Amino acid sequence: MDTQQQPSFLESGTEYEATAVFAVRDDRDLIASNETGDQLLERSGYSSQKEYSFEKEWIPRLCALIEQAGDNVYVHKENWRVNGEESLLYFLSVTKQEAALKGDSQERKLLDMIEHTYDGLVMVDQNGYVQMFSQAYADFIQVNQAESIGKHVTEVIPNTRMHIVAKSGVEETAQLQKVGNNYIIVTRTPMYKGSELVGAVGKLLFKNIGQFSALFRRLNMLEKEVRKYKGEFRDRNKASYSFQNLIGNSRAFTHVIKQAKKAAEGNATILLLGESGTGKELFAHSIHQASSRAMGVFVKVNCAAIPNDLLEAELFGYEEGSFTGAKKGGKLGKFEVADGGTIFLDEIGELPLHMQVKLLRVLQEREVERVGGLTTKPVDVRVIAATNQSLHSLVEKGEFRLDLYYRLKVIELHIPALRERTSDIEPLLYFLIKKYEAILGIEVTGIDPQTVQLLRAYHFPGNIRELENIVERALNLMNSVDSFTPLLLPLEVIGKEEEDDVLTLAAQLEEAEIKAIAQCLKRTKGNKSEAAKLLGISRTTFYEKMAKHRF
Ligand SMILES: Nc1ncnc2c1ncn2[C@@H]1O[C@H](COP(=O)(O)OP(=O)(O)OP(=O)(O)O)[C@@H](O)[C@H]1O
Repeated sequence: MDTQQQPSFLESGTEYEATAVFAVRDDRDLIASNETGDQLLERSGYSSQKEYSFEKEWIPRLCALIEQAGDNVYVHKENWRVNGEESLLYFLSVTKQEAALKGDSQERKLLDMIEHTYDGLVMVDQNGYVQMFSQAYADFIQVNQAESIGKHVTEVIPNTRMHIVAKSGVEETAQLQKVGNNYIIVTRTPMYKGSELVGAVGKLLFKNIGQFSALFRRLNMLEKEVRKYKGEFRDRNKASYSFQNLIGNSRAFTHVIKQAKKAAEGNATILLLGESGTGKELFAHSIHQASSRAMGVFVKVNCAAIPNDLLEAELFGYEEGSFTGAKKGGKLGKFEVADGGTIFLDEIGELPLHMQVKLLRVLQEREVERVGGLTTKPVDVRVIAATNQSLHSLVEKGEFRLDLYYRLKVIELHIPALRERTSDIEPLLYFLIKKYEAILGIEVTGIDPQTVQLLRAYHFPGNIRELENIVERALNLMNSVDSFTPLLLPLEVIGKEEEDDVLTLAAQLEEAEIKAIAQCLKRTKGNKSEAAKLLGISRTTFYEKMAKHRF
């Protein structure tokens, strides 16, 4: 080789560790190479002894080999006269940078990272020649990693489509690929330098279809569960009624509807007052639906139905391990669940004093602290509270905090009792008959005027809930096509003494229970804790019995 001439790129002054030189005739046949060049050829599996065609893929393959070792390679072509003949010389110049020598070059780090963080990774150039190939991938398909570099990917990975993706630029995600008797799952992503397609990267996602199927099954199962819980959560925490569902045209009723609609526009805490069964819960739903929080959740909490020692955790949640039996991962409290929506605190008069203090703090600070928690969490919740008791009397008796009372009654709405709006009885009656006709599959042909008269004269201690019970009972006693006569009304509405029919013992006990509950509620003016005490039963049992008899 005629080497008097110094290759022009060396004039720049860069210190090259080694320069492999290949002299190529007609841009194809290798006619000579220096010692470094020979070594490189040998490492890439070619003998330097014989003359052979300089196939295009050798250069990238040689470069990849050098770069794998953590060195930089510089490819330079120049026309030289070799043995008196015009030849093209390839100079593959290898430099070791300072950082590379210390073993912490960015590229090295990147390669190490790829090697250690990915199970299987392959990179090809635009012609499908392997540029990078992780050891794990090589081990998995049982080929030699170093020997694979520079080869066409089809010679290395069976049934691959990497070379196609490197040409088409179209990504292939989670594709099945047969390797031996097995199927693997791979993803092939085109690689761009700016807008130029320069190759593709392949990732081995799963080493067998079993692994993938297990994951797929698990994902499917989880998805189903999430769908189920989402549905349940939404069903359980949504407002089911709006103002259109509230029946009644009386002046008293339309007045309070107007007030409630106005209140719905703001964010202030609302206190709903009214006897049992007047529709306080319906109002709470409707206010939420008409408010700007309608897209958020509506969470109902019956303060009387939750045992005292669980109330705090139920309302404010708890941290993992905060008490024996606490769920792993802790639990969200109702206030956190209601974040962005409305919380309806029913039977607020039954809230024990120690909880009243905590509720007051939430209303003032707008943040909650979980049981066993060390920090507080801000919540954006509108509070609607309701009670059928006189909070004022409870305050006087020292059973309700005055400061909380004032915090709650920012807007106070009184829902009138049914006896105070008798003109609503008829429309409600029609509405309820329709409802139970559909449920029971019965056709009510007419309503006896005396039935309406008796109902209007009745004092309805249980309000609309009681009217609903009366209608349901009547339709249950009717023939499939029948008229609503006074005979279908209960004795207390007709105002007659009980008849002498002998009832079964079970029925008599049931009636006695109903009477006892009603009496105690009357005596305690709706205070359920006191009513339960009078009857000598727990508040929870009392609640169960009330629910059973639909009080
Ligand atoms: N205006 C109304 N139109 C139609 N149905 C009503 C109306 N008001 C109440 N109801 C019905 O009456 C029943 C009792 O209503 P709701 O539970 O809202 O009363 P409440 O005042 O919250 O009772 P409690 O104080 O016992 O919790 C429900 O079945 C409800 O659907």
